[in-house]
Amino acid sequence: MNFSETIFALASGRGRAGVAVVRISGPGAMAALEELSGQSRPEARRAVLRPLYRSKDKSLIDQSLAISFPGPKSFTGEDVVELHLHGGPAILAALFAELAAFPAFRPADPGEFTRRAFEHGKMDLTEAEGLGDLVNAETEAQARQALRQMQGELGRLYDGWREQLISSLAHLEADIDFPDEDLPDGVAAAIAPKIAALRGEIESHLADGHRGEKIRDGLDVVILGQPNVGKSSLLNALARREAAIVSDEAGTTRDIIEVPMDLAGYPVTIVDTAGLRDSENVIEREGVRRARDRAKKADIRLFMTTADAPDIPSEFADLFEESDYRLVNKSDLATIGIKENAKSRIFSLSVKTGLGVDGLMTALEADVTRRLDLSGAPALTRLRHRQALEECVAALQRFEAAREPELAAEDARLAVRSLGRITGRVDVEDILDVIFGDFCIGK
Ligand SMILES: Nc1nc2c(ncn2[C@@H]2O[C@H](COP(=O)(O)OP(=O)(O)OP(=O)(O)O)[C@@H](O)[C@H]2O)c(=O)[nH]1
Ligand SMILES: [K+]
Ligand SMILES: [Mg+2]
Repeated sequence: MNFSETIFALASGRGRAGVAVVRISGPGAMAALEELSGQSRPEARRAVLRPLYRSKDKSLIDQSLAISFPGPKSFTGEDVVELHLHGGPAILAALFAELAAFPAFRPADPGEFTRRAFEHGKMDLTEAEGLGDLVNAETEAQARQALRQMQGELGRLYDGWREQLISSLAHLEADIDFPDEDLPDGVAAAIAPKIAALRGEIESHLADGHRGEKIRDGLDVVILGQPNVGKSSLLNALARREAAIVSDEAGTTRDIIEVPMDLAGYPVTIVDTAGLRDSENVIEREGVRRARDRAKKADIRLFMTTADAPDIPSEFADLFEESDYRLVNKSDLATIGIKENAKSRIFSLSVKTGLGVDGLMTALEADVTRRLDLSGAPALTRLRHRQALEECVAALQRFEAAREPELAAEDARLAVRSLGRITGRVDVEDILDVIFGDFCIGK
């Protein structure tokens, strides 16, 4: 990482805008503002008017509002200048041309401002990831979870576990250094219960049903059933738009159709599938294969039948489980031969008249809210964290089984290291490109 370079980027959204914010970070930031404006640098953290001029003919680029944040009290920990300009493409192009011409200035890479903040100790890796999630959050739950992580909730949890382990390890080192001395039954035995308790805590954090990861990715709600029962009609009713083709021809839908939605503040993807039946048509067969495949990965499954034949047909009874929803559609055409029961998740519908659709929606909202409830302890949010915690648990299990103090100490060290990699307390150079490469430019 080369901190002698000054980086700049548009920090606000692309395209025409009332105001655009350009961020500049690095050793040349203040001098650049002085040079562009022909005035001395403004007082720290005060918004001031600064007209900016082209270097070659001193013509005005734009009237800007400038704020300086001298390091280390800035987002990146370096000298930072923020310029608020009129958000026109020509103005931005002119400013970027001027900035790029300064020696050791260049456009920022994706996530580079946040990466510099991490490298200068302004935030740990989980906080940086939380910031990335916050920028990408589309639902209220995603934003709330991201904000909690950005404020250090997860980082504190993982660092706390790491500190507990380190203090246990320190006792163990004493054991190794004085192997011949009379340590009663070995210190390793004394710390074993603490290690077991910590491992239990990490294991229960891991066994959270992927709640935090699903808040980021959304729950999959998959609609399944025979051709023509009204699956695509339901998708359109839930999405409130014509996302899928509806027709009275059996076998209309062949591909998987996904509609992202916000249910009670939580992200879900409603998935429409091909009608399940044996078909001679290769394309339809592929559609059915995809539908079955998707059914197996679903978080919530809605099995649709119709009022004249409400039972789950034998062709796909293998997919059906007690916890799945049963939707009996076309109640406008026939009296339902089955009793509606929200508890056992049987819903009578007429997608055509709209009857029962709101009730289903309310039940789904309650279900999703229960599954993804945010009120409790912070949840694991990423595979990267999950893998590190699994490594940690495995190392602790080996530690507990080890006979030799030296081997035990090595496993304890590995466990500490796995935890340290989550927050970035130990060498993580190898994963930084991946983590920050996910960010957009200007963050
Ligand atoms: N009477 C009545 N007709 C309905 C109802 N829901 C859907 N339909 C009709 O049933 C036919 C099939 O609807 P679709 O939504 O295409 O059914 P599908 O399950 O997606 O069918 P495939 O994609 O072929 O598997 C259409 O003509 C719809 O208008 C309903 O509640 N009552
Ligand atoms: K159809
Ligand atoms: Mg369909």
